[in-house]
Amino acid sequence: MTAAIGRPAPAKLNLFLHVTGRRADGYHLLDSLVAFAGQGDHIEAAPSDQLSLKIDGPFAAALSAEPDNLVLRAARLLAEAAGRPAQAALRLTKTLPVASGIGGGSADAAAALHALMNLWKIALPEDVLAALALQLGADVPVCLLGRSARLSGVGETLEPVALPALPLVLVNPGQPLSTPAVFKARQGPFGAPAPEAIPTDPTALVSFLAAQRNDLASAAIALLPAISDVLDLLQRQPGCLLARMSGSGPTCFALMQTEDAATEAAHTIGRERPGWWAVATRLTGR
Ligand SMILES: C[C@@](CO)(OP(=O)(O)O)[C@H](O)COP(=O)(O)OP(=O)(O)OC[C@H]1O[C@@H](n2ccc(N)nc2=O)[C@H](O)[C@@H]1O
Ligand SMILES: Nc1ncnc2c1ncn2[C@@H]1O[C@H](COP(=O)(O)OP(=O)(O)O)[C@@H](O)[C@H]1O
Repeated sequence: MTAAIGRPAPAKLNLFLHVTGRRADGYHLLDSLVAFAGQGDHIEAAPSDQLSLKIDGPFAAALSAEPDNLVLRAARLLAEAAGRPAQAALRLTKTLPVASGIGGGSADAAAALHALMNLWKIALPEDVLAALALQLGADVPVCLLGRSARLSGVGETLEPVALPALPLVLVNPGQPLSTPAVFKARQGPFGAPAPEAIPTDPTALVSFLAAQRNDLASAAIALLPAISDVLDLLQRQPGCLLARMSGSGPTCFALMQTEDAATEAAHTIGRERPGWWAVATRLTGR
């Protein structure tokens, strides 16, 4: 009997996020440096004669196993593309806050695609798989790639970038934020893309990132002012090199000088704001 196939679904971070334009269909053109964190959800796919999804973990309650769960949508689309029945017992362990700018749903969908391709022993042509991923969400292609990359277009153009495994803290103020609502609330002219070359040396990278932006931050803060408190608190932590919001928020990250400083900051913030989610982790370094 085939054993269950497990796959990690790491949190996605937008180290910068420039909104450079808008397509005729309303989707925005982005220039973003995407990286992944050690913290994440987990997907398991086991053989079954039906398609089912069980959700556990600390953030399971925020997601009922509704038919539009991205994991089930990924399974159905993949089965259809492969011309086979969608049969698997899926399990999602949800440790990332939902609707929080760190791509939990996209990471889960990408991990489900990887696990199911393995379970079903199928391989799709690269262009078919890329189109399928994009259909699930603009962030799914980069999550499927699973390594740090410069993202452009609406999320379909990816160029891998090597990044150092910097320690970091992730903080979420305990409230969800809708991605479409944040894009809709964004005001002002579109921003310029970031410079072409991205430094790999940690100190140079932090200076480079400090000169870049998250063009959705003002809109997100207008919808959820607690994000400003998150950023202020992160900036005040000893060893904080840079604090920014990720994606459309509200989760923010701080790149930290050392692993100990990251651990200490997560403890301090967890103590001071009991309703917030604060974890110390690292960039995966790939
Ligand atoms: C903003 C980003 C940055 O990485 O991250 P999150 O905040 O979601 O983590 C992503 O582009 C989000 O990707 P994803 O969450 O997959 O978005 P989708 O489901 O495809 O789109 C949700 C909605 O966001 C808006 N949207 C999304 C992506 C994009 N390039 N332009 C947009 O305008 C559209 O209103 C769309 O209907
Ligand atoms: N497996 C999943 N995990 C998280 N959200 C999901 C999932 N499946 C569907 N969703 C829906 O997708 C929306 C976006 O969730 P998520 O990916 O966590 O946030 P973001 O796009 O801000 O990073 C949520 O509002 C949720 O209803």
